Amino acid sequence: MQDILNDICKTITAEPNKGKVASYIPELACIDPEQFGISVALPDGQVFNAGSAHQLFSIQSISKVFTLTIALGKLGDAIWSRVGREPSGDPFNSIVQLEHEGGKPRNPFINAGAIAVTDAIMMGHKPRETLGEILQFVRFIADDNSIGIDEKVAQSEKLTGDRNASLAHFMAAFGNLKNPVEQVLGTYFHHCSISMSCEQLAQAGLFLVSDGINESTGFRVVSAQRARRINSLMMMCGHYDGSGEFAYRVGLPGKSGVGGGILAIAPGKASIAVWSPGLDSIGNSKLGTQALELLVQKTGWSIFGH
Ligand SMILES: NC(=O)CC[C@H](N)C(=O)O
Repeated sequence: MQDILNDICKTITAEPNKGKVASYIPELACIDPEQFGISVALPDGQVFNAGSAHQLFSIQSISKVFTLTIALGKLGDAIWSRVGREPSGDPFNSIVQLEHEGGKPRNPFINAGAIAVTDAIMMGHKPRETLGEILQFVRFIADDNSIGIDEKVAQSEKLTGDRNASLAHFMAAFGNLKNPVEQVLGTYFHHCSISMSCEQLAQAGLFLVSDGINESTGFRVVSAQRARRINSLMMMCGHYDGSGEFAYRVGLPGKSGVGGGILAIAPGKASIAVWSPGLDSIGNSKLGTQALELLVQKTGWSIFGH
């Protein structure tokens, strides 16, 4: 495995076209696109790293997997009255479907869906309490208490957050937001601004590899049925309107973020995190996707076979 990761790292770092770093969040616009990290965590506790696997980066929309998991724990199937389970076929920050579909976002991974999920898990609590809960959950699944939030990124998102504010107000107008818009957005921006390394992220994904149990710590996080369902949502919706392309090229449940990270799950085999800040036109990590494509070619880990 170490040789495979070293090879991938060599190929990826030699790629001349790195994609474009997200510029709509000013704090992310100044990240060096030359960086690359990959980490593979196995259920038996082994972890393999290559490149800048210990460098912290903004996990952005990858946090939506964790907030969905918390929401399912708190509300169970009731969450599905607030948000759907279908791919959107539209960009992550699109507003058009919301009007046609009565303020119910297509899925929990587009921005509108994640904002509704954030509202649902607040359940009348203060943003600080909800954020504490999210952070505690992420630290628990990654088995790492050092994980924190980058306040500068959160403030930067808030400053340029008109689009997310529009989505939130639009949903509020349909009655699909229960807490004050400002508070929901503040909580959303902060969980998107959690900083993690590839290694921490790969560890955090382990519960989705082994039917809901993080085998390296021995803790059950969710039921087997819930883990399977979260994986299916990541497969169908985790890369927005690029989810079909990701399934075609990589064939794993995956969740991307505009910080350039991707968490991918090979059920029964491994949790994988990659990071390359340059994005493709859809907002998914360009070289991160390429690295995962190489990894499944070399390991046969795609859920669709070799
Ligand atoms: N795709 C993403 O990672 C988007 C998340 C980002 N925080 C936003 O709201 O725009």
